[in-house]
Amino acid sequence: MEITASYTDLYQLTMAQVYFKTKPNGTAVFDYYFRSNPFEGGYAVFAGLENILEILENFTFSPSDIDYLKHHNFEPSFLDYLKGFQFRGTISSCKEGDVVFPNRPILQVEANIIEAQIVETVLLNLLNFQTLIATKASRIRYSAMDKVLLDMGLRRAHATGGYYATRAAIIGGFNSTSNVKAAKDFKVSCSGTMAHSYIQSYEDELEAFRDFAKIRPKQCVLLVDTYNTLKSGLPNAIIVAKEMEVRGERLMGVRLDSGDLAYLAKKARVMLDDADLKYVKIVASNQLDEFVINSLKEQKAPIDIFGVGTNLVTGKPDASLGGVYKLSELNGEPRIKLSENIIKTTLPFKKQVYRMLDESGMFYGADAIALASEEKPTKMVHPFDQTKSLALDRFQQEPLLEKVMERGQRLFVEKSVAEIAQYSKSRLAQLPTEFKRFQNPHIYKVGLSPKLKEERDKLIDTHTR
Ligand SMILES: Nc1ncnc2c1ncn2[C@@H]1O[C@H](COP(=O)(O)OP(=O)(O)OP(=O)(O)O)[C@@H](O)[C@H]1O
Ligand SMILES: O=P(O)(O)OC[C@H]1O[C@H](OP(=O)(O)OP(=O)(O)O)[C@H](O)[C@@H]1O
Ligand SMILES: O=C(O)c1cccnc1
Repeated sequence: MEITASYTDLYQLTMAQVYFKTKPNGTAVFDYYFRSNPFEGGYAVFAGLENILEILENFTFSPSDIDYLKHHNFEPSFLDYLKGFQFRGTISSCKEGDVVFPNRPILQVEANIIEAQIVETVLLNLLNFQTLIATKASRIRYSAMDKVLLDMGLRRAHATGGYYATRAAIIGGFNSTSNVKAAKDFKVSCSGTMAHSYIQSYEDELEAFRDFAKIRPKQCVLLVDTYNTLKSGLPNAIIVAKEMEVRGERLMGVRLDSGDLAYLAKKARVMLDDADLKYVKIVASNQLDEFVINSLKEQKAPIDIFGVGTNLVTGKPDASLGGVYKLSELNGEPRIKLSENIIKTTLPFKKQVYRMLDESGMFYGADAIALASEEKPTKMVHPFDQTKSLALDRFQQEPLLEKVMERGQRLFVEKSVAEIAQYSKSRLAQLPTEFKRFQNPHIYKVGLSPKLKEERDKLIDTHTR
């Protein structure tokens, strides 16, 4: 599907029409952030930025988009404006692949208010989904430790979402994918095994294995659970592996796809080792996720490669990341959205986010949000609890938001998915394990500079008086 500027919600365009009449030259700042970590975890992995920059560089309405909008009561002068529409704004963002936390800007858009409003939907659509899936992938990587992870999810993904799910999975730490189009476009490793239908298409499992091994001897992985894993699949795979040895070839692996994966993997390892096939790897699949993989590791299942589909690409059980895009400044003036739920009150003005690092370069566990116009803060305060604050002078502070697009043009050459994945790995390594554990992870502190808090509280006063 080609993404043009009609990839938006109608209300963005109806608001834009009113801005066009009332404040065509307004300059807005919007913040992208989410309010709670996915999967009740301790962090998220930010993904989707490069796709957004590429889309926004060419975000225009096609002639058929304009024809379509004629049926929605848009006046001719506004439709003429849309014909020439281009995103010419500035974007500051965290690096793609970084670990990010709730209630602090991850990305800021500064643009003409019409442009900033129209890009909201596509931006949320891509960043929310990929951030969710990259986070899930990083959790699966955490549980799998140094084992190989293969994405098998395309068939179970929400339609074309599987394309971006694969990209996010690689950023979060997967090694390879079965998804040919995504692997081709994102230049990542593509691999796979075989389906039950292939074995079923033969009268005899052994013949099925033999043909496959003869025709595709390289990286050949035989699926051994169609009839009986231990009595038929493995003995047949061992026969074929020995025949391959005679031809100077090596069977790469066997795949277990049902039953008790720990029990079967242990039995399979013994059978393979007894046949002098120590090099044959064991692949496991079947509704895996970070918790099942953790359990398999605890059971010391000798599995070398995990194939993960549904739970990865659908971001189960969360389904969605609730990232939002909120107006924080208009024409240099602060803007706020109040809420009964104090945590939902927005932060005014253009901002910078600083990460605290300890002497060893590890993340201390605190990000401070300050006004963009301020120097690095020396203290951060809790957003709502007056009794809590943290002195920041002892930390090395890293500013996280950097300008990545100016006047609609990206400022850096596009990073490859492999580079982003590498960066993500290095950032996750800087995050202490207590933030990565699955149960009751340590809470990462996000605080405000005293000046930002003062400005926010002044605005709250103004609007509640
Ligand atoms: N040793 C194990 N420890 C923990 N979980 C496991 C173990 N072995 C398998 N599982 C998981 O248990 C679940 C079993 O699901 P299910 O009952 O659908 O599988 P199955 O009946 O073996 O397979 P199928 O229905 O495909 O024939 C899967 O999520 C699987 O990954
Ligand atoms: O369980 P997931 O994590 O979603 O992983 C993908 C699943 O998709 C395939 O099954 P499917 O029944 O679709 O096809 P098959 O006949 O090749 O097993 C594969 O065998 C895995 O079991
Ligand atoms: O290559 C595989 O084994 C594979 C690919 C997609 C889905 N299930 C399995």
